[in-house]
Amino acid sequence: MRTVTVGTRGSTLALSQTRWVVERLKEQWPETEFRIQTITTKGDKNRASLQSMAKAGDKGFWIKEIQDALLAKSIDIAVHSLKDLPTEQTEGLEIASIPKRADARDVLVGAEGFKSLAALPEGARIGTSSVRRRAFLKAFRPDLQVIPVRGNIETRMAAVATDDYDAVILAGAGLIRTDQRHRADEFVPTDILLPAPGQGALALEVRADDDLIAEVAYAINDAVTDDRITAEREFLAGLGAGCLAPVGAFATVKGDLLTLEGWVGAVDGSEVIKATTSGDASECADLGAELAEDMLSQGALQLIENAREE
Ligand SMILES: NCc1[nH]cc(CCC(=O)O)c1CC(=O)O
Repeated sequence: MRTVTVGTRGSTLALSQTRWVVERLKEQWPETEFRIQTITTKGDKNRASLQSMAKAGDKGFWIKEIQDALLAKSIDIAVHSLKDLPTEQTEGLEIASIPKRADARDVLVGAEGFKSLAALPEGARIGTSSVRRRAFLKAFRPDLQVIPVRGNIETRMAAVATDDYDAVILAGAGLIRTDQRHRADEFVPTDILLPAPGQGALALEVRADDDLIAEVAYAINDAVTDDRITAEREFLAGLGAGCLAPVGAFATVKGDLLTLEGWVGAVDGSEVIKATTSGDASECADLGAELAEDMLSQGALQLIENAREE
């Protein structure tokens, strides 16, 4: 078969996870040639204004240019962090494959003496720019100071070495996929910080009419991850929310039983609505939609709208 071009952003994390994907694809398709092409996105160019772009409804700032390259056929497969991918599918494209998820939990990386969330001293300064992490952190420990920190993994880890932060919170998968798991001081339990929908998972996106490429990508699909992610994303879509909302979702599967937990928080931590549902994993999409409805009836929409206005 012809050479398959795999497109991704150029950050250390994006490249590491794309190399991981290409290794898995090569195991399945040893005769096929794969090459990696990096693409700069609006999010890479203009990190400071992420929240303002989100407000303008511009959800695809990490992925638009990559999707354009797919449609223009300059790449064949796009590798995205699933949590950055809007829940609405882009016309002409489809997610062909969701490989096995890494650990979905957030991690704490702390300075000396700041090594676990529960043990942080009163008033500790925690770096994160995620409204989800802010909301849940403040709900857990109102005394904590949550301070914005922007940038890629390297920049955010470096913040811990400065005097401005005592610790930062990151997606554990980002450290795992860049061979830095050892730098995580704590994998934060999901009963303190519920992960973002899709956190730790990747999506392989292809042109909807390219069956051959879809087959290549699907060879590394992981059925259990696929069910978990489907439930989490249907929940997010059902709330009408995106990746910048104060929303957590975490699905687990035991045998055929899928359990989905959802949280929606007030940004100041004054309130967190929590709900759980479970059922047959084959009903993953319905379970997500039902949980969203349940939480909307408990007032989740107001919390999401309040966060948008912040
Ligand atoms: N929003 C940026 C982003 N998108 C995906 C990851 C990490 C890897 C993943 O969740 O798959 C990160 C960084 C972070 O949240 O710390």
